[in-house]
Amino acid sequence: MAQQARIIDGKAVAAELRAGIAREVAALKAERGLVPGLHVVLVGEDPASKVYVASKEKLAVEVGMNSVAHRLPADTTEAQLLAKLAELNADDSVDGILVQLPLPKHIDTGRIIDAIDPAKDVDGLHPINAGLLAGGKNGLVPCTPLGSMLLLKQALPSLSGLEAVVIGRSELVGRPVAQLLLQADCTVTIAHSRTRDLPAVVKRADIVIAAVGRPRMVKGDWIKPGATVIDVGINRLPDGKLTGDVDFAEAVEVAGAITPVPGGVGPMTIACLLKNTLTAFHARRG
Ligand SMILES: NC(=O)C1=CN([C@@H]2O[C@H](COP(=O)(O)OP(=O)(O)OC[C@H]3O[C@@H](n4cnc5c(N)ncnc54)[C@H](OP(=O)(O)O)[C@@H]3O)[C@@H](O)[C@H]2O)C=CC1
Ligand SMILES: Nc1nc(=O)c2c([nH]1)NC[C@@H]1CN(c3ccc(C(=O)N[C@@H](CCC(=O)O)C(=O)O)cc3)C=[N+]21
Repeated sequence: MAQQARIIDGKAVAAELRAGIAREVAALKAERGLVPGLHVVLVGEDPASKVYVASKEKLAVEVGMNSVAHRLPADTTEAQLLAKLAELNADDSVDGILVQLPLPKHIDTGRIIDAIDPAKDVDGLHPINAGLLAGGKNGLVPCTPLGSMLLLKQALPSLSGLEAVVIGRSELVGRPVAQLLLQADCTVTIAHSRTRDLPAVVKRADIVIAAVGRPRMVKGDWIKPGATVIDVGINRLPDGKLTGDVDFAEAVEVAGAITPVPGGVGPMTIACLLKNTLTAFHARRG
């Protein structure tokens, strides 16, 4: 039986990261009487979004932050949402603003993201933050890409010169994580739905980041023996079971290290949201 892949424990790494954040927030409160504020805006009743917003709210309170969830009805107009954002932008006690995606169809997502103060954009989606990242400069980085890189560094001491293949090119995951891999001196390939012979492309990779949204799409024989696999996918099967974009049972026999779903990138996304809120706090309030 081949050596099984090391399971990268996102739950444990996320808990460690949150513990460090809690210590830092406690010190801020004790020494400066200040508390970082994270505001999450949810429009409508999307069940998955309600779960994520609830866990973001719970974990932000757990680390001692001021955490407010603004739950707006599905028929909220774009103007009403813009007004809410203007209010949060102007409120000095608000350090981080996240608008849970996806938004209802009648609202223009781009216009909403553009309306968030880039200094409070803890999702890192604002064009200014995306532009800073593309230029290799410091800005707020999207949470899932940040969490994926932290897990990657758990498995690989150095990424320099390694071949990385990112499957998916979304603004939330694929594109930003490709930028972070480039900054870590990987040779980066970004694959997508038009890529020809995807298995052959993935086979070249020392590092595979799967961010597609198709359950168990990446098969074991697509993976180079010993490669590190970061599975960002969160797919709910008809029976309610959660599975990633990678066929975990097959991949674990071939990969050198792999993240599980659940228990991998997901918890890191929330921990990095809290980390981004602290980063925004310090950038804004010293
Ligand atoms: N764990 C976490 O915290 C998070 C998990 N996710 C999960 O990650 C996954 C991706 O999310 P997100 O990036 O927002 O997804 P999007 O739906 O925005 O993007 C999907 C990407 O996958 C590509 N794609 C679709 N089908 C194929 C295919 N057959 N072969 C190769 N590429 C394909 C698309 O290509 P094209 O551009 O050509 O259409 C697109 O670039 C989802 O499962 C989502 O739930 C997302 C955010 C956070
Ligand atoms: N503006 C915005 N920013 C986001 O970062 C964002 C978003 N919108 N929309 C939806 C996606 C998805 N997302 C997840 C967060 C946590 C888990 C998570 O904690 N998952 C647990 C399982 C939770 C469960 O059991 O359902 C795990 O993977 O272990 C998953 C997915 C953030 N997203």
